[in-house]
Amino acid sequence: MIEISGLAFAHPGGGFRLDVPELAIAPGSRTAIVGPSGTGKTTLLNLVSGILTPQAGRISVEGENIAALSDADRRAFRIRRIGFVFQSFALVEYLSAFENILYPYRITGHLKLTAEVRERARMLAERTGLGDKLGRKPAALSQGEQQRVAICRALLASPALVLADEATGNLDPENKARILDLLFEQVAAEGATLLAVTHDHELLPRFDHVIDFAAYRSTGG
Ligand SMILES: Nc1ncnc2c1ncn2[C@@H]1O[C@H](COP(=O)(O)OP(=O)(O)OP(=O)(O)O)[C@@H](O)[C@H]1O
Repeated sequence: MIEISGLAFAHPGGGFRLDVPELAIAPGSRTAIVGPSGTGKTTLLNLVSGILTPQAGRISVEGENIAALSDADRRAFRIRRIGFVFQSFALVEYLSAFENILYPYRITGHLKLTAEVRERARMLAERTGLGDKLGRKPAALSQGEQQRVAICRALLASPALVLADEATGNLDPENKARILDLLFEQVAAEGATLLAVTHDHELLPRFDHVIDFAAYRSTGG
């Protein structure tokens, strides 16, 4: 599903450099990424999703070298094939929870908003306990509720690859288990692949693989 080779990335401002010589993530697998703060875990998810592009190397997702695609093609690929739960949620403040879940369908011609999609959005919201809060704007939702809106949005288009950056970080134990169940069920039902950054070591036994990210850091680049 994901094959990385010779990846080198540095932020334009300098100071931080990420080198990943080889990394392979099997289709349908559930992989957790752990590692100290600032080691580049979010940077890797941004590279895999094509939000960032590397200075060198190959990042193949479903056989497509996304590092070599044009900006427009990379964006289209991301919208169609990847669901991303951002650490900061990235919700649109003037839209309701329901409209936020549907947002990817609003901003692109690559996805078609149908009655079935709306129904699926409602189903995901029900399953994450948001059913009675769909009319609220993000400011009127708790952090954990905003997190759940972000998760519903990421899963709505049945992505082949789900990237989750601290997806359970703001949740209480009950909701944490519920969200993880949903993420795992989703990837199992769709045959999707899950790559999740987490600081929550209690959750690690639920994953097939754990990557410790400290190994990929190099400084001074
Ligand atoms: N836009 C940017 N410009 C320059 N440096 C950046 C930028 N964004 C992040 N960095 C730096 O890159 C490094 C890696 O950041 P990243 O967010 O990938 O770490 P992380 O492992 O996900 O951390 P955390 O666990 O705290 O979320 C950090 O040192 C950070 O300060």
